[in-house]
Amino acid sequence: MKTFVQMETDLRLESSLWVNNRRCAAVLTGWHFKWSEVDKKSRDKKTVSVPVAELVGVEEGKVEVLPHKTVEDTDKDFTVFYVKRSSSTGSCGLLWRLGRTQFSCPSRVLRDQWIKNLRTAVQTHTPLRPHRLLVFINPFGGKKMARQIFHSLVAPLFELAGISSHVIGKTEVFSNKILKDNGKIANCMVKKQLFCVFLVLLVTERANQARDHLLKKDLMGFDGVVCVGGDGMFSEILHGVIGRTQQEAGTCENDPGVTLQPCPLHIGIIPAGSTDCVCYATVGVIDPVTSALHIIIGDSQPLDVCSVHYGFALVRYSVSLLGYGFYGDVLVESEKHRWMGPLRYDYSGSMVYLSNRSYTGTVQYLPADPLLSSPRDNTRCLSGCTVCSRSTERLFPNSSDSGSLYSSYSGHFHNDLEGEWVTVEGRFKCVSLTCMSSSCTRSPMGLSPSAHLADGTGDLVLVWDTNPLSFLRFLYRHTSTDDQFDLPFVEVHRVKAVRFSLAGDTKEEGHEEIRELSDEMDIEAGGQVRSGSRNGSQQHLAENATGRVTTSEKKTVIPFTCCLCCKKPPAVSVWNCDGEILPFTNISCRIHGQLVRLYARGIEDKAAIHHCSQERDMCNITYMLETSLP
Ligand SMILES: CCCCCCCCCCCCC/C=C/[C@@H](O)[C@H](COP(=O)(O)O)NC(=O)CCCCC
Ligand SMILES: Nc1ncnc2c1ncn2[C@@H]1O[C@H](COP(=O)(O)OP(=O)(O)O)[C@@H](O)[C@H]1O
Ligand SMILES: [Ca+2]
Repeated sequence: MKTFVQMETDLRLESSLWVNNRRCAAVLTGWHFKWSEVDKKSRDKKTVSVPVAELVGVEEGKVEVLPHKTVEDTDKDFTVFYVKRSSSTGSCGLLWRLGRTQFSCPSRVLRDQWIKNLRTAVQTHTPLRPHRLLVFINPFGGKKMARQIFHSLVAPLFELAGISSHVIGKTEVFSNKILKDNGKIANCMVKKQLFCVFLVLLVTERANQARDHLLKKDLMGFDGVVCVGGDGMFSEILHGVIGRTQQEAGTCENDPGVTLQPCPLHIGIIPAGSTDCVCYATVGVIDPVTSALHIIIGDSQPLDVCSVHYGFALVRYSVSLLGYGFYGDVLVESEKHRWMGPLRYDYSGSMVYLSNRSYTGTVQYLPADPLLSSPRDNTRCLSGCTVCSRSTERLFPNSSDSGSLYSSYSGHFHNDLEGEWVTVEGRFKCVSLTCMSSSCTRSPMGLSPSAHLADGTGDLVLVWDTNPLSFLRFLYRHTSTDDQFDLPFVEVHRVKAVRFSLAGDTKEEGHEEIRELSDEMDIEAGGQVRSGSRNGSQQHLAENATGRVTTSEKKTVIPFTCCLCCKKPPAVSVWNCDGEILPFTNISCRIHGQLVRLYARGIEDKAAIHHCSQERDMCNITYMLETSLP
């Protein structure tokens, strides 16, 4: 505490500064940088207040970044770059843009003092700002725009924040410079800038290359991994980061009862895929600039992860949608139409809906504590969510704050598998499990609108067999704000773990490939994976458990042969696990609270921001909402 007071005093700076030839009173406290015009009538007076945590860069001279970076190197001026917000139409969150203000000082000495204090304030108050990043770009995701998105929208921002780049793999153009592969991390710091960040960039040439890199290569010194792509690409990174962490901790991921080690590497997502659900549900908008700014300032959002097991073998991890029935069928159908890009889901969704299928199964679930929260409490998990904060205290009782999360996890998951299992059996249109709301542009409120990003639970949605019109009503409610659970054939439960098995004596028809796969895996009667190292078995599974037809190395495992026009519908569906087809039907799942951290902060509350703008001098939102975007 004493240190903090000391820093506050050291950093505080107050003086007159000129903005556009108008005199302003400027003040830097430990946490905010504020300025307001002094000669204006008081009723018109506007204070701009930027949290230190949201400063992007401080540079000498008069600096412009649009359309190209230019610097007028005057010795009494400095330019401040910061996060500026704007309401976006059609999204639940706020767009972030780069704000920029040029200040003039009466003397060079004062200018240098401002620059020094602002930079020190940032370094002091934003410990999670990344210094070394590893970036993976999937050139084939979504509309195949990932490279352009990175180079035109993200790279200039990273460069402004002092990021230098190095390329591994193919030669890559970065910021108008051709950089050659030399096998080392570029070791140049950009002087005069606020942050010195090293960026290693890899444009993938095959599926799972990013995951394999994370599992095997030297990651020493990196703070985070950034993926430019969709949910499938994020899933690769997720598997690499979790797998590597468990490998280093000596934890066996195959054991469904094991406590997994939280991952120290942060993950950033630059959205460039088809659904981009993880980005939408954690940021509130699909916007590469917004996501890049969250990465630059080192935001940190914990995220629950669901591990999916087949017996005593890990199959995959999931964060958004683990869906059997409708969503599994949509995925199988959509893979045949990948050439359509993101539209494949709309087309396949309609086709599968028309095929009017339902499936029998037995679902068992372990309810979460109903006193903590409910999937029907009409709340939203927003930035600074109290339910998630309380979960941090519960999941990591020995850590004083979330920043020291990874150094102390002795109490982690101490009782998360206690309780009584509930069993339901019947015929379902779909069975879905999601660790978060899973909102996306198709469904702005998501599969479960009140689900939490980091509360250590998932929401299980059971949609019983019903007539086509009622099911359409349910699907339609995903796209609106109407309560999708207020239907007699739908139920939702907040859970810690789930098991699914085919009901009664239903055979896994058409599952020859799956049986072969199980044989290859050498699963004993007792459930142990006998052969192969921990990594070997997990990688083996991961490589075979995926069914995307686009990937070069993956075997396509689509476990039913029936096409949509067949008269006899299949008795068994498949699991859609964050966009990957699972080769097993009888699975068990467990939610691991706050297993990974993203460079995000959850969806910002638009209502609070409106309130803020009325307060006028409360925060930089005032400025943002009154200033048009560049
Ligand atoms: C007949 C029209 C039905 C409209 C229903 C809308 C419901 C949408 C809910 C979507 C939940 C999305 C959860 C996220 C899933 C992604 O992980 C997965 C893979 O994404 P990507 O890697 O970007 O390709 N996406 C899907 O499985 C798409 C499901 C779309 C269902 C219509
Ligand atoms: N170079 C590559 N070639 C083929 N597939 C790739 C490549 N890089 C990544 N992938 C795979 O492509 C799949 C889809 O990627 P993603 O970025 O999620 O796009 P989309 O959202 O359109 O599905 C992911 O499962 C990922 O493993
Ligand atoms: Ca959750």
